[in-house]
Amino acid sequence: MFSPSNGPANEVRPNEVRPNEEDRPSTATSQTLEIAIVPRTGGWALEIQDAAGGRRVVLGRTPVVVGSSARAGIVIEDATVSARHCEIAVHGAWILVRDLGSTNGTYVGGARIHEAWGTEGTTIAVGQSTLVCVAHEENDDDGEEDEPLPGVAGESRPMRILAGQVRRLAKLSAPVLVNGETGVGKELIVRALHAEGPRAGGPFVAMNVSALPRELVESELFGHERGAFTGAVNRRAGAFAEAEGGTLFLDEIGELPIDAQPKLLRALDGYEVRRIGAAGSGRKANARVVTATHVRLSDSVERGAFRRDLFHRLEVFVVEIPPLRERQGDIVPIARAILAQMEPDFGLLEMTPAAIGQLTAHDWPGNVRELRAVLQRAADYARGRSRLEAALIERALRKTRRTPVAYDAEAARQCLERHGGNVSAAARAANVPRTTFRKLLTEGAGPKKA
Ligand SMILES: Nc1ncnc2c1ncn2[C@@H]1O[C@H](COP(=O)(O)OP(=O)(O)OP(=O)(O)O)[C@@H](O)[C@H]1O
Repeated sequence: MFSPSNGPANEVRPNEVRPNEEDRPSTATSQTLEIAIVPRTGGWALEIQDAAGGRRVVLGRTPVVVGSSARAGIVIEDATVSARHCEIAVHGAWILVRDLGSTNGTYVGGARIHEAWGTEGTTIAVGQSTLVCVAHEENDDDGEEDEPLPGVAGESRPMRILAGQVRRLAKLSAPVLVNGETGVGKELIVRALHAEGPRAGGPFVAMNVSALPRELVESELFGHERGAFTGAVNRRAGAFAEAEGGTLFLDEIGELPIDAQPKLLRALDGYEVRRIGAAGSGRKANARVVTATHVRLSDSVERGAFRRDLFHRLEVFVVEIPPLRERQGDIVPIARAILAQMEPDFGLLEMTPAAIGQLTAHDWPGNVRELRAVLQRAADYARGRSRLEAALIERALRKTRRTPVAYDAEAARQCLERHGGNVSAAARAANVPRTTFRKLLTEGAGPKKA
């Protein structure tokens, strides 16, 4: 944690250098880390996740006590939180978190702390609950929040805004493009788009474009007549026809072969589309098309791999799902939802406060899919115990093959900021040794793909 030697300054000036004392290396070979902080003009808020659900509390100028007592400034609904658990004070660009002698400890960046500095994105874990420090501007309104979508765990502000967007778009029949890193929950959101709209009673057909041989994509989409090409032994209706009256989800749309793209455009424009090998006029498609991609489709357009006209047709409404590391308050609720799904195999597992600290400190480059894999592995290690201890999570995290993510200097710097300037915690979250992490900060040479 960041510990300024002369006490906190009320404001941090641009480019002011602040050493990280706790991380200051003890060996002669290590260097002192320097970070430049840009001062914030707005204030801070906490995204809180406890038994009462998710909510946002704006931090004022005076220190506030967090605890389970009704007299605490921020009341946490959680039996594992002490009456007066910790105190949080705002100091300009930083917040100071102080444990008040709690029974189960206060965790910042995965480590149990007595006192620690945090900043934007810092997660404070108390008992079974989490508090994420987020920037708060007075006119902080970038969308209407709504109740969480059924089956989609997580009540962070980004997810509540996303829920509002999904419910609005569900009523329309125009195409929607869903963007997000791999494992972030794109299919889950597309299913919610279907379930929340008037087509919910109709079919939901999902097709992963990248999983099909290129020469078969067109016939899978639009169908074929018997004998239309070698191997076309039977007539096939195609995904568009199967999704009639419902939703057609085309995952990894960026992989759609360029020669199949005009036909998709025609279908979206309401023209009749024929099965391969069919004579006469075809039929108009009546399926709502939702596409998803984990790459920027605009880059594929620039490379000439994706038609610009089709791109503009698909991206009228775009839903962005933020990566898990940008909505840290969702980690624990999603982990609980996954553990509940795993109950038939492993019994209901409860996470210890230290295990929660570990989960919230990790960066989750593989997003929810990685979280699921880690929990499954940890549950297996737990072998019939009812509690998931931090050591089991740590072992599972070490074992989980990292989804290849290139950490450049900027990503490393952001990761460091999220962990309050604590290099050890940031390196743990990025899953690289501390020395490598320091190198990344200065040189930006990312770990090579596995
Ligand atoms: N908010 C959430 N609540 C509960 N489970 C979730 C949530 N988000 C994702 N998951 C689970 O995480 C896994 C990955 O989600 P999903 O398949 O929707 O990701 P994706 O973004 O479509 O991935 P890809 O880009 O690799 O296709 C699934 O098991 C899904 O059920």
